[in-house]
Amino acid sequence: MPLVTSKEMFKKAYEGQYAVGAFNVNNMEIIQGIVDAAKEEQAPLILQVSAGARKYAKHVYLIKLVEAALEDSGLPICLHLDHGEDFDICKSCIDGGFSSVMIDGSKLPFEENIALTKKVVDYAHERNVVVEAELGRLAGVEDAVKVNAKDATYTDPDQAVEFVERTGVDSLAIAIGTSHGAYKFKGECKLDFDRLETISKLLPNFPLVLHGASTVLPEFVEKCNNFGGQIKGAQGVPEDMLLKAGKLGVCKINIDTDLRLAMTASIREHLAKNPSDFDPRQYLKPARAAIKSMVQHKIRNVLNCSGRL
Ligand SMILES: O=C(CO)COP(=O)(O)O
Ligand SMILES: O=C[C@H](O)COP(=O)(O)O
Ligand SMILES: [Zn+2]
Ligand SMILES: [Zn+2]
Repeated sequence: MPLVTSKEMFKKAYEGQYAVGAFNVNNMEIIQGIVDAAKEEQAPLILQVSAGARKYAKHVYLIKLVEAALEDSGLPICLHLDHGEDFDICKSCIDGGFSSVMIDGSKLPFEENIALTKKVVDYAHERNVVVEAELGRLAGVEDAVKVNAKDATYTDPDQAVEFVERTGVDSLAIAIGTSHGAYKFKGECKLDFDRLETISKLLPNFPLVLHGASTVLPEFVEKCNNFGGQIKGAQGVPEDMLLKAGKLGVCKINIDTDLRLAMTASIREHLAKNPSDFDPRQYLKPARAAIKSMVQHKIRNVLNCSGRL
């Protein structure tokens, strides 16, 4: 089974009012845990790679691991660049075998974001690769850079329409109050669903993307803290809000932090309970299993995309 784009996945998701999970991958165990979950659930799947992941693991290793996942699972998988910050990284991923890229010009002025996105779209579409762009700016940590809440801006609905028309982009990440990382809200989580509904109505049949969508599952935060971690005041997006977003035109939901927490909680627990272990397989095996079961939970109960292959 070769890589697929997200085009068909998003069409079905839009019509079925559910979302496809886009999970960030950095190494073999993370990829295996996610892919095994998707296979068991017969769910559509996007694996995404950030600039930081490419730096950590190298493009070629990630590509080969995903090729192995395709062969081993037989699943159709979309391989996506997450938060590409310039034309060069998008070109490198398009030329290097990805089926989807994100050009994130969200920190640029509107016209510059349009020009950059259009350039990537033209290059990608000629090569049958799809493109996600971003309009509006999320707070939180992105590629080790912290965007403060005061610099975050919500997506303007009219600008979103103009942006999509002028760039020909395939999907659009919007800002409605989510943020990257484990510390999304102080107090109650508030998302601007009115804004989402307005954008969705103005862009019928067009797939929207929600970044910063981890729930920061309390069981993993507690486990980290119980076994020597210090993750205090972490809070994410409640699951019912994500389900609601899936019914309002959001076809792709990005999850990274919940993978990190599931893996770290499991490793901390294992090493605390088995202090004499030193073979990485002893703690990476349960960590991979923890990722698998967390992703199955997302697919069934949060994304609502189980059995949607
Ligand atoms: O948006 C993300 C990747 O692009 C991940 O968001 P989280 O930090 O909420 O997992
Ligand atoms: O958007 C951010 C993702 O969680 C990727 O994070 P990273 O850039 O640290 O790999
Ligand atoms: Zn961004
Ligand atoms: Zn993101």
